[in-house]
Amino acid sequence: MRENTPPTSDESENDRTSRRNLLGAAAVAGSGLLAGCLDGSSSETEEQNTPPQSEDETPQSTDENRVLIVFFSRTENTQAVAEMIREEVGGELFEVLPAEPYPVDYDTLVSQVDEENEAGYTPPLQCLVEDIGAYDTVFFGAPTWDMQLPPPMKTFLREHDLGGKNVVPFNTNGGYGVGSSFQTIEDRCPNADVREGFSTRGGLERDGVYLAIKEDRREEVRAEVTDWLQRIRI
Ligand SMILES: Cc1cc2nc3c(=O)[nH]c(=O)nc-3n(C[C@H](O)[C@H](O)[C@H](O)COP(=O)(O)O)c2cc1C
Repeated sequence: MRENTPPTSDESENDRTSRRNLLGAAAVAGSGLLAGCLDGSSSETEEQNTPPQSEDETPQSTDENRVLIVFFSRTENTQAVAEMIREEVGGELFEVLPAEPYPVDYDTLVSQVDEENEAGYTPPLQCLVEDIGAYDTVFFGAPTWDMQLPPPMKTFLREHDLGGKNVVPFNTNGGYGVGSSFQTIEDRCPNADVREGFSTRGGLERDGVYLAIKEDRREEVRAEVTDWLQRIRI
């Protein structure tokens, strides 16, 4: 298969839907999300939702260290960690969304991701960060997919120059670790200062476990995140 030719798939358009539909929940409303992709190729950065910082204690990143928290998340475990980071260090959240949503059906998704990885295909994104140069520190979070960085996050790294920035990886996974994800980030950000990453167990969709970072587990992970952030001094 030619590089960047979308693998074909049998399912109908109706079978494809967004992560929010998968979970039946509005996920990121009110989370200070930096969004605004109006077409497939460019982005306008705008505050789409009302950020919570006026009402809560969310710290604001200072002018000297502007923080962007980029994440990709299907079942909201990685998103939960992204939100914790924001609560601790401030900054803006940016959710990576493929222009064409991935299939809801898990087995169909796994086959598609396999094909994409085999082909080196990196799907176009709904939007890009318009002014990546404005940020000094970029947290970069994804679930492990196929023991790798999910294809849309590879697209993000190709489309944005993170050179000269602090890049801080984070990950959730189904219990098998980060695989090659963190190494891929290092390899594809040769001019960045890639910091010690954070990884924790999230869900395991294969076994019907979707959002696992909730309730008591959420508090456990919050403590892990706090320790990690103190250790890396961001
Ligand atoms: C397509 C797919 C592939 C996955 N591959 C792996 C894997 O190789 N290793 C692993 O530990 N977990 C794997 N998982 C589980 C996810 O990494 C885990 O559920 C993660 O917490 C999901 O994060 P999210 O809720 O932010 O989407 C996979 C999940 C999906 C949907």
